[in-house]
Amino acid sequence: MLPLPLLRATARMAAGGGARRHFSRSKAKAKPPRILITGSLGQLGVPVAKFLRGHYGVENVIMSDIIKPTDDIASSGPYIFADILDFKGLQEIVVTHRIDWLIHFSALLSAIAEQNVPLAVRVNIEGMHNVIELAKQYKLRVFVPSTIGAFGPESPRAPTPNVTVQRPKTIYGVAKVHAELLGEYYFHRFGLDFRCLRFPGVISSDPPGGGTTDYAVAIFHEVLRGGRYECYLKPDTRLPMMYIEDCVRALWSYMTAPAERLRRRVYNVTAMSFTPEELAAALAPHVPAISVTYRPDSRQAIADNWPQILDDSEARADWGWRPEVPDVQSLVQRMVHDVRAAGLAHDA
Ligand SMILES: NC(=O)c1ccc[n+]([C@@H]2O[C@H](COP(=O)([O-])OP(=O)(O)OC[C@H]3O[C@@H](n4cnc5c(N)ncnc54)[C@H](O)[C@@H]3O)[C@@H](O)[C@H]2O)c1
Ligand SMILES: C[C@@H](O)[C@H](N)C(=O)O
Repeated sequence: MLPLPLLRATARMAAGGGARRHFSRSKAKAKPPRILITGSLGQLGVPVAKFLRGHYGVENVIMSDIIKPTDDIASSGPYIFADILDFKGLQEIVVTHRIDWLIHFSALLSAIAEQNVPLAVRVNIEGMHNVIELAKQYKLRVFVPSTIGAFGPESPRAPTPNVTVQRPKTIYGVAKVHAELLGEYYFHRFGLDFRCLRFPGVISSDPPGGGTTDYAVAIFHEVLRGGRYECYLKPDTRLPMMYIEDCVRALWSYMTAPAERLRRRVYNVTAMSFTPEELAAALAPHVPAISVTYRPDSRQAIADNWPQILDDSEARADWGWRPEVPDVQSLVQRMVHDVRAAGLAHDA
């Protein structure tokens, strides 16, 4: 009988040797991550879940929120109730479903948050505390979206660089700066794999959740239905924007980017900037009788403190970010198609 170490070495050689065994293991298909999306019934959550399910398998992407899902969502894959303010409930989900990545979408958006500041403090700030502790405790990769709303009147507005003064004047912006800094701190202090993108206004045919950039979604629905739209921002209010498919791609490319390519944990990303009158002009060929009027409300003051052009050169250089819908004309083409298709699906 051979001594035990010799026996093991012989068995290894018979199996093709240690190095080869290691090689074949590293070539094995990587196990897909198990992903929890919080606040997943909103404008971003639904398309992000759909994309990730297509990529990683339906069962590996768990949607959650505090509202009742539609029949379509309920039958499309795993959906569970999860209140971002309930740490134990979240803990139970992470453990039971063996979660690897957490995508944190629960929030009150800029305009709606100003109408209920105590609730915004709870959901947007306390919710983030739960998310970050959970991610640290269970070693999750965590994605938290930030926004152009994380900048303020003292920030350079055209363009707004990745690192600059950030003194936002909304509770939404204050909560996002808090989230960015907390995430960077947990990364440096505890090695947490925190990833955050500052998105511009995201444009899709799904209803937005009460933000300052919502006009750029509502205008499509209203003018394609009745030819008219009353805009709550002034005609020359320039803001950065992005089509939903670019937003989903940015999130996924960034989440899968190798850590060594990331010089930061918080990046600006954008696709284009336009004003309401430029958007209306680009829509005119599709709706010849279009009529857009302007009646600015309290959202104007929010928009006036936000970037007009976001500088995303660092995301482009570090992990190869590039929008596929880079201008207002191509955005309008996509949106007219999407909104008409959604209307047809709705009428059917
Ligand atoms: N849509 C944009 O233009 C945009 C741009 C930049 C950043 N973001 C960020 O992306 C994230 C998602 O945005 P969205 O547009 O999908 O927002 P949304 O308002 O459409 O969706 C937010 C979701 O959070 C849920 N929610 C609220 N309170 C909750 C709680 N207590 N527990 C769990 N869920 C709760 C809501 O039910 C809702 O479904 C937000 O953090 C937002 O700040 C969005
Ligand atoms: C820009 C973004 O954060 C969101 N659409 C808002 O206007 O609040």
